Amino acid sequence: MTHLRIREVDVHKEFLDPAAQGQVVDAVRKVAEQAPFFQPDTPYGKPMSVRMTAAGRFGWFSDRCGYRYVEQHPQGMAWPAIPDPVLAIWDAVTGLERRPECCLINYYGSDAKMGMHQDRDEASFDWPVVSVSLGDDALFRIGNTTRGGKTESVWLQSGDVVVMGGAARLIYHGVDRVRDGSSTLLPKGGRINLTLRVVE
Ligand SMILES: O=C(O)CCC(=O)C(=O)O
Ligand SMILES: [Fe+2]
Repeated sequence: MTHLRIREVDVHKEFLDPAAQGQVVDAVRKVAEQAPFFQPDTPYGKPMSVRMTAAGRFGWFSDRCGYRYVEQHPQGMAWPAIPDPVLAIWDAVTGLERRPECCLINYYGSDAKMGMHQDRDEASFDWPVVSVSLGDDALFRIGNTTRGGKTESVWLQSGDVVVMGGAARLIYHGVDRVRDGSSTLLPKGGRINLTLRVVE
């Protein structure tokens, strides 16, 4: 396990060993059986390339009305609980008493990406956002706390955990691309990213 700090963003390389990664993937699969992946629309009306679901009291949702947290899956059910192995990652990496109320689950196929954005739909920015990468490698871009300017990129690999807190909490970030076939963790390929968020 090595640790990088890129513009106040903490990148814990190889935080999860392969066995732990498998345990989290099994837990994510159970969540997705209860709360199937869906493809949200951006507020501009274009579908996102990433497919999503969530666990916890809140899930993140987007459509023409904007971005927001919602207490129900688009099909009407409550989101499943955040799995214990996922909460254990939050505990280990943050050491906080407070726990996240949302685990957003993003699935990236080989053509998916995520544009530069801030995570700013939460009530408070005092809590970190913790991100867990599983499956194929992703080129993660880190910018500034305002849009534009110079950026730095890092390849995130399966088992890496990123923490955006403190001065990095409102930093712009995105995923430029996923390296198809770079991991064998997910039988059908692609990448899963979990982001843990304190919402209220
Ligand atoms: O997939 C990633 O590594 C980042 C995901 C992200 O930024 C988000 O869901 O807000
Ligand atoms: Fe984000």
